[in-house]
Amino acid sequence: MLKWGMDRFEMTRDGAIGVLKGSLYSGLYYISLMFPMSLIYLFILDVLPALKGNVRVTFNILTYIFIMILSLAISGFFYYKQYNAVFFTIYGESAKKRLKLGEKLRKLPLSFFEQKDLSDLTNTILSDVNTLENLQSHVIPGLIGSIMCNIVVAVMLILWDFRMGLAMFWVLPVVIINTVLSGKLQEKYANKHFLKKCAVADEAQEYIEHVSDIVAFNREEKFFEKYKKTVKEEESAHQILELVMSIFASGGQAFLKVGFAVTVIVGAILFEKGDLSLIKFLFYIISSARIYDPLGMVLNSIGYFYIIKKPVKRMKQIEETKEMGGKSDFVLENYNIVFENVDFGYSNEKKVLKNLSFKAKQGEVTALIGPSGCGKSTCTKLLTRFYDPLKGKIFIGGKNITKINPETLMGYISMVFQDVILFDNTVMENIRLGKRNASDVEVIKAAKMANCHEFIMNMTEGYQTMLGENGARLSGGERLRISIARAILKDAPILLLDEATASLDVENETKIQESIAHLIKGKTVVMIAHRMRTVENADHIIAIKDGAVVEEGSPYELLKKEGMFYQMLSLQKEETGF
Ligand SMILES: Nc1ncnc2c1ncn2[C@@H]1O[C@H](COP(=O)(O)OP(=O)(O)OP(=O)(O)O)[C@@H](O)[C@H]1O
Repeated sequence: MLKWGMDRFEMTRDGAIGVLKGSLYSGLYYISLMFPMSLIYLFILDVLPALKGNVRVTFNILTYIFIMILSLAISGFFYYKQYNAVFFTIYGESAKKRLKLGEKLRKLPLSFFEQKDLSDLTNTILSDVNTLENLQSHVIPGLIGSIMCNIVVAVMLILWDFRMGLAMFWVLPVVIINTVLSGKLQEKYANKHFLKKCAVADEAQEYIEHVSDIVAFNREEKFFEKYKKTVKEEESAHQILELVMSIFASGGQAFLKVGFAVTVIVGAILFEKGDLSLIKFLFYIISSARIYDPLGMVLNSIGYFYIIKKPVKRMKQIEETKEMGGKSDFVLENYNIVFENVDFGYSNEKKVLKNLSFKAKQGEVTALIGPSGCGKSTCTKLLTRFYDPLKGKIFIGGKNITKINPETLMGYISMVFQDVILFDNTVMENIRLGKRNASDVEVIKAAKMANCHEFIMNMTEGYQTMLGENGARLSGGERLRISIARAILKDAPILLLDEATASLDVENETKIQESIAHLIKGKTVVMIAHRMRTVENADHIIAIKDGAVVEEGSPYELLKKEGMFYQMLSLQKEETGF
């Protein structure tokens, strides 16, 4: 039972024990709510002689008060216990689940994120965990508790008078069958609504991310038309789901009401025949009015069981995705990089790298050149273990990188790419990202070497200036120099460089070239090159076409060969006049 609950509702062992305990206390709490019935029973006993004849009624008020206080105390005690067991455990459980999912996401290969979008993952961590939390805290303990209470009370009342007991409780199996049979239908509409909800989140996220492009291209109206349509579809999917759920919930409630009516009719017939005492008759009527309440309340939220199926599946999918393995304790002989017969594709249909082999030596600048889409960036993604090769091996310092833990591997690599990610924090902290425990003096030194110091000092609060979301206040060249400062601070032995100066003005380009010169000293540099002019200073060139190496050598050797490099260089010289 514990294992089943853990698996089905994504709970830890402690969480499942908490819910089980809470359910037990919840059952005891519901049973304790029946205690005031004894007051009614007492009252009937007291007034019955008066109903039969002209007898004066005497009440023992103290007994009534005592029973009342005792009932309240017992109910209060069990309520407190169930609250403690369920809510504290489950809220802790949700926090743990969010952390666990976050921790897991950190270790997953990048390929996982390419199949999912950001809003989908955010929904899983926030909204799905919330839905699960509601189910675990509000529905499961209440349901188990009310079933427990009904079973105990049913057994007692059937034993006391099985005819009246059956009249009261025949509805329970019918309500359970109604709920189970409606499950598939409720699940179907819950899934439909879930997909629409995800679509709304996707589009809202897309809009927020690309608002400037959408406005720049005058697409707001078009975008909003589409968004409005998706929101409308979500709204009607939600309405249909609520309708289906309430039809079955109120169906269940209606059956419970029929149970009450049947108890009255059966009791009246038996009483009329003289087979049932008045006191029993009244007691069963009053009990049946009360006993269904907890179950009725749970029926209203039973739909959660169906709503939760899809989110639980999504969480499991994240948790069961294989992490990238590898050790963190190893020795690298040097920082030479070797690609050995590497095959790779983002999908099964298309291979991007085909039997690709090359070497990038320590202390040298190795430039990857080739037409757009030939696989240059893919090489760097494999080198950083965003993906692993399908075939072949990649070595750093004689070590196959698939045997190195990706986080540890990243400790040896700095990257300076065009799309620099900046955080909504101070300039100082954004640069410090390169080396967690760097002092302010070290950060400023790196910033000076990366030609950042001057523009940072021109900002209102210097290094303490907040950069805004994704560094919205900085120009392209400034962002790039911050990224170079980070890499200088990190001082990793391997540097992956996207020849990022292509889109910059002359002043920015000169400053960036100077900063890069600081950065690459003595490192193994792999540079993705777009402009052949900058490649002329590289030590070694690897020319790639359709995912395979077509020629390699020093710039001088390749120029003499008059192959691909020569042709690309001539073409660019013709186009740009350099
Ligand atoms: N995440 C991805 N999913 C699917 N295909 C991808 C992905 N990234 C790249 N590709 C495809 O892989 C091929 C190689 O892409 P890659 O980015 O490595 O080329 P590139 O040589 O760096 O190109 P460019 O010079 O234009 O940046 C291209 O056909 C590209 O469309």
